[in-house]
Amino acid sequence: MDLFTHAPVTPENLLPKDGEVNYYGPILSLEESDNFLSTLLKNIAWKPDEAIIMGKHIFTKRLAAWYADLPFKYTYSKITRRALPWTQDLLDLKAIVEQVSGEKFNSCLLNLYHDGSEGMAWHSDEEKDLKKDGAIGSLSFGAVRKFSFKHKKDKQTISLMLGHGSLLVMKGTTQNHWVHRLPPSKLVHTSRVNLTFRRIVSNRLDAS
Ligand SMILES: O=C(O)CCC(=O)C(=O)O
Ligand SMILES: [Fe+2]
Repeated sequence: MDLFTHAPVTPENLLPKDGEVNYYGPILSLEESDNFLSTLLKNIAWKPDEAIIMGKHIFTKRLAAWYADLPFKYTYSKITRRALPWTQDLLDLKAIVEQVSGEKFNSCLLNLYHDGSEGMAWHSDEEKDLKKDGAIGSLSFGAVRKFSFKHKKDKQTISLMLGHGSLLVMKGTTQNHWVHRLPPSKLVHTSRVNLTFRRIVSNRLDAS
């Protein structure tokens, strides 16, 4: 057996400082990626995302969903959500992402962007319910979209394209020092589904 074939290889860090972001590129075949895209579109309990912004209750065109090991509560943008139990697709994808990244996850936030008019504004994923400095595994299906990081202090920006069936891992102090976004694009006319596998801290779990 060729020892090197199975050696885990972590791609180089895309960030020049203050965190670690690794882009693995496609980790599934085109056929597997196409199949996951169509079953996720069908089987996930997609709903508009909600936020309270300056006292106003906002609903997004982008759809979202939240799955986890237990019916955890998870709060962001002042809205508390309750996780749904894993689907078989999500368990299969979680196992693949865990194997490739060498990390463990207990939850997944999904987003569906119908076309390039929908995106996600600058933010970092450091809500109090998330494990501090925990890894986030971001798996993308469908339309290829640009994804950007911006340093919170010096505003240095790093961008890359996230392909169909690709994995991006953010870890270490990335969320402390960088914000990220999915910019809108007039050039994209097809849907994209993104899954961010995360780790919710167990002593903050509330399954009641
Ligand atoms: O759609 C993406 O690639 C990123 C989504 C994201 O940043 C998030 O869910 O926190
Ligand atoms: Fe994010």
